Amino acid sequence: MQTMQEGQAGADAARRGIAVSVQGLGKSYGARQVLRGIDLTLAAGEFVAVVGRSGCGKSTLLRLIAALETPAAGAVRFGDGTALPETRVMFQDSRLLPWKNVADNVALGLSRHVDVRPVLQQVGLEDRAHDWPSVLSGGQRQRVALARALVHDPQLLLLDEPLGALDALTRIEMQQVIERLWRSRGFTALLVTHDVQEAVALADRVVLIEDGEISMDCRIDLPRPRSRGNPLFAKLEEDILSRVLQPA
Ligand SMILES: Nc1ncnc2c1ncn2[C@@H]1O[C@H](COP(=O)(O)OP(=O)(O)OP(=O)(O)O)[C@@H](O)[C@H]1O
Repeated sequence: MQTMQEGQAGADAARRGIAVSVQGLGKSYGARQVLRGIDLTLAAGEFVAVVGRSGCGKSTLLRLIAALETPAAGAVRFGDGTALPETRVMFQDSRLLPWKNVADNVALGLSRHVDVRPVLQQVGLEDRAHDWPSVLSGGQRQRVALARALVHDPQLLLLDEPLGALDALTRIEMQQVIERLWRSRGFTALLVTHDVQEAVALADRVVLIEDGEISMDCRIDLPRPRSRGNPLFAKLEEDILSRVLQPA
């Protein structure tokens, strides 16, 4: 049963995320066309995962949405198109500065003083604020990277294989942290992953890129938080995986 507090959080959350509309997006590197005619819409606050074989263009799509690359064709539009959203990107590598402690890494790029203790507490690192990145585990470093993104209260969080280097257990723990914070904060999320199970665990929709185009867009109608033991979970995972592996 939903409590009133959770209902209110849900209402606030729905206001934070921003809709994303990708229209006719194309990208080439030299003579190699990586993406063509990509149409994709993310509703405000929606969690969408992008899967596909290595080299199919998942990260390129994410970088185009992040404006880290320029498209050869098409456009990306946010919300009503009047302003650029607060967007943050999290990569596989935490990209922490080794000469700054955890709190200073999280505060990096903030134009005003912000108390980073609440966000550190949200990622479970409240007691590590003064530690150097070198003494943290890979999972803890990714928690710092997540805190560094969230301290900006993003409307759009782009996740490029953020858990790709973690062991299986740490990975599941981090998926739970990301899902919990996405649900409470309500940002729109786009996750690039090669892990179909991760996509089914987290996403409202799983999108497959093949031959530079979107070849599948599958809604995941499972209650949250999701249990990997649920037969419907296993069936969806198997169906999507066999679709990904289907010979072109
Ligand atoms: N800066 C670049 N210059 C030239 N080619 C590039 C560049 N970036 C990506 N590519 C090429 O574009 C294609 C798509 O790359 P991209 O990184 O988007 O794939 P991906 O699906 O994310 O792969 P992976 O799952 O292995 O990370 C690949 O063939 C890659 O070699």
